[in-house]
Amino acid sequence: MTEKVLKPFTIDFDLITGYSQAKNSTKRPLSKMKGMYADDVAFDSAIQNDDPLVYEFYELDLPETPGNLLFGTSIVYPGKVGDEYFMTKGHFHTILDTGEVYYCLSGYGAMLMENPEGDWDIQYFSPGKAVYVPPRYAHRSINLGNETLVTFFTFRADAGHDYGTIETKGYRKLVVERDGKPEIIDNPKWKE
Ligand SMILES: O=P(O)(O)OC[C@H]1O[C@](O)(CO)[C@@H](O)[C@@H]1O
Ligand SMILES: [Fe+2]
Repeated sequence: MTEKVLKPFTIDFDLITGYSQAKNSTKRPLSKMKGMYADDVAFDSAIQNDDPLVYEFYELDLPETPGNLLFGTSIVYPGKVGDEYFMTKGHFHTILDTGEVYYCLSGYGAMLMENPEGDWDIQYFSPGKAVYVPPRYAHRSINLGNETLVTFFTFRADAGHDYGTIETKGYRKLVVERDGKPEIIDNPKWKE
């Protein structure tokens, strides 16, 4: 079977909102993140109230081959569940040995990372900063500000997403507001 030859193309992403006029985004309301925030009572009351949109992102339908790159914007809205900042689900790549680059277009936040060996790290996003997620690190974007956090990402197209590990074990650390400032604490729900 011969693979379809891709033609060059151009796509728009707004520098402030992250929105594209050319594509539809994938949206994740809070109800899609059951069990991921530490405070289950605050979670239940928020989804019963208005089930806020926590984040959205653009996925391109390029062939998932090693030579292609997937890219797009990730848009995390400001907000908290209890005292924990709005964040993405986070994932390992199915091909664990895959790195990814995120470039911040607007807003303020962080990328929280951990690898299966137990190392964890946090890097901060502000406009103009590029964060490198090395191979083997699960990654989750967190909005630590009052505005929308917009990043542009790219990674090899065959890498895949492994959500199961994070959904069952959780993250080792979480970021909460203490005295008006972000603080990194151990995740009480984390399972070895
Ligand atoms: O996969 P999550 O944690 O739900 O977050 C989605 C983001 O991660 C990506 O898969 C890139 O790593 C993007 O498609 C999107 O921005
Ligand atoms: Fe990723």
